[in-house]
Amino acid sequence: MATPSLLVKASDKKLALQIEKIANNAGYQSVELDLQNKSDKDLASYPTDVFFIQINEQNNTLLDSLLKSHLHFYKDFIFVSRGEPNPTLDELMRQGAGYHFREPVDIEQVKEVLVDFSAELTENNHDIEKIQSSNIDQFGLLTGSSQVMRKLYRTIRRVAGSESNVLIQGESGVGKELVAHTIHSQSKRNLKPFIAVNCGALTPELIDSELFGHLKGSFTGANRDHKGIFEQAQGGTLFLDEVTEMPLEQQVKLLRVLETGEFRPVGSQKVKFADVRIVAATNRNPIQAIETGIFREDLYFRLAQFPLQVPPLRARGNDIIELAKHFLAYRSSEENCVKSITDHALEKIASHTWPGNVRELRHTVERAFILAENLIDVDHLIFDSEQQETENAEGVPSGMSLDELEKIAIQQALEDNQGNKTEAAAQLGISVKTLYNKLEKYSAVHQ
Ligand SMILES: Nc1ncnc2c1ncn2[C@@H]1O[C@H](COP(=O)(O)OP(=O)(O)OP(=O)(O)O)[C@@H](O)[C@H]1O
Repeated sequence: MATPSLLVKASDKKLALQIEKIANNAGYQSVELDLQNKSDKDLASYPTDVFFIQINEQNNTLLDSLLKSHLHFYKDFIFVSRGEPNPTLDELMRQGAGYHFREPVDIEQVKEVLVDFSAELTENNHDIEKIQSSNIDQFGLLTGSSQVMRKLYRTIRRVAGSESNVLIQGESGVGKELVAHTIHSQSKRNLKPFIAVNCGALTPELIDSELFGHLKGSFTGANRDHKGIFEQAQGGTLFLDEVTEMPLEQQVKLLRVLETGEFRPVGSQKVKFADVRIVAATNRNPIQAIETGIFREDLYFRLAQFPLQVPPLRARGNDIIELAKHFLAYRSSEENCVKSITDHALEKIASHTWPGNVRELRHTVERAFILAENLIDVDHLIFDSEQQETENAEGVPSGMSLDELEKIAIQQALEDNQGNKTEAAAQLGISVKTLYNKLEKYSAVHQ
């Protein structure tokens, strides 16, 4: 069973030797002192699990290289410095790189952290061995065994225990909502509600009422009192998805609630107190959103007390294949009908770039499951991007039978409506009964 490795880069020889001794006693498999003074580039791609770095004038550019390399999403860092303000180091800390100790270093504290890292990484390595031959790891609602996902799990564990607001950033379909839900379920608010709202989908006229609630009669159509999401999430976690898409006027109001904890339902004079933890998400780069003027900087700083980056699927290595098998296994057990997949199909899945990330992967596997009789092969794989292109170009994919097209249309309608058959049937322009008959015909009853 592999144990973790540590690279020590410290100009203070005595400190470096102390760290080496502690790490050897804490079960690190290899402890290397950077005596050659590796270049920033070499360090930023160095294959070690944990870095111990003493910051001084000589290695100031190293922090920029580390930040740019995104290595801190995968690896753990312990920095020590004399405590002069350093914005790059602050940014690395904000993004969950690890620990920063001021000099003179309290060696006992560093020891604790090294021991913690070692225990966590050893435990995780043990899981990898077990999982690779059988299943994929799960953490909370998330699935994945790759280094990047393990690093994310550790960060989630750390942040879940705090009360900080969190801003999750990541491409579309990477699992930001699952991350938010996992933070909630691992926090001490887990017995209280988790309320998710898509800020981009709120209608401008109703957004105040959605956020803060309203009293009966406060506007035309307000036939009864309505609790807003702040009240619904009381004591729990409020997940604001696509937060950068919220109109600026409401961003100001949201900021006020975050600052004062107070809000007022539409039509009410009574101020209420919001006891909610905010976890927000965006698939935009928030700094760019600020620069283009659609996202308020002050709100960003309030929300991003703890920024968290969810890696794209293409950075998750073998997880792509394992997730595909995982979704297939789930689908097979839901449908009570086991279907297999060829190596060629798996290779095609592994080499696709997945612009739509895990969501696209799941859709592709589920579509293939419906299309294949028993064995999923390359021809059954329709990627979201290709489907979009074909639909745009010709209206229908070429070489498909009407039955196959019908299956895809049904599957798509069910996905669009989160499995709700009444709404899926309405979208398809058929009765619910006909939909059931067709589902039965294709033995693809959607749960
Ligand atoms: N690590 C994961 N393990 C299992 N399923 C996942 C994982 N990540 C994402 N998914 C699945 O992918 C889909 C998208 O997940 P989610 O809605 O959390 O992504 P998102 O980043 O919030 O998307 P969007 O950018 O559209 O808001 C869901 O069906 C979810 O179940």
